Amino acid sequence: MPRPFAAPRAVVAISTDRVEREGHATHAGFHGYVHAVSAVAGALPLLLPSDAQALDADTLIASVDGVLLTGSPSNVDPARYDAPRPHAAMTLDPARDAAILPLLARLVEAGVPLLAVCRGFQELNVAFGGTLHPAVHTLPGRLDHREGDHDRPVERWYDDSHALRIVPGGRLAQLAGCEAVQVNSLHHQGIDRLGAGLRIEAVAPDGLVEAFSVADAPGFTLAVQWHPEMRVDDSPLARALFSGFGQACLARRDERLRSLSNRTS
Ligand SMILES: N[C@@H](CCC(=O)NCCCC(=O)O)C(=O)O
Repeated sequence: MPRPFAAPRAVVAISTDRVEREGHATHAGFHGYVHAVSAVAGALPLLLPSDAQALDADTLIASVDGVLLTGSPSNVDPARYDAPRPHAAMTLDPARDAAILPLLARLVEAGVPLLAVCRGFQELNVAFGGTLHPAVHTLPGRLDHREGDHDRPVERWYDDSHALRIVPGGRLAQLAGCEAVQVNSLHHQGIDRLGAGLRIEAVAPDGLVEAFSVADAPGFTLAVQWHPEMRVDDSPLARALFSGFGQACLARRDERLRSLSNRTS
């Protein structure tokens, strides 16, 4: 029996991966994102298909109260930032790139709250003109940011992996209420060049950018390289991120419903 809700909740669109299932094109996403949006952000999660023909920025801006860009084993195509593909086996998702990347600047400019996680963090950096390094662990002085031995049980993949230094005075510092914390890490790629107008919010001990926001965005924007969605049941930082995102989405919902009622009165 679904939980009764007193008022309409905010609506958050969650990005998906275009994958094949039994030979058919499928739009898929990890449950952790749905759980975090519903249970902590308090919003109604809707899945956003990775289909450029199905999506348009104007309708999203008018209809949703927030967008969550999810992680994925797939990678942003290096051609999107004029880089060569490091190896033929690199997992790509051109349908997701084509659907999501063209929307991001418009959504940010319109003040739609945006939370970007892992691949989503990398997408937002590329959408603002930044670039990625495909294999951070091969760089001198960098940590190995991958999830490690896959023999580990999957429920251990999202355990804390490295420290994080949060830059004082930013949105993440305000949400976290501290300047040092531990986070998980499940990524091969990392920021090489930070996109234009992006503000660093946190770095790893090896200096890799782990969080940023859009400096002059009218609304909530936060991009994180780690996975808070899988830790909302035990990590205060993860809960603070999704609660803050949820508050921003609620404010957007109120603004959206107000403007709708003004137009119809
Ligand atoms: N493939 C990219 C991004 C890594 C990423 O999003 N990992 C998460 C995978 C599963 C999940 O969403 O929990 C890279 O390797 O850098």
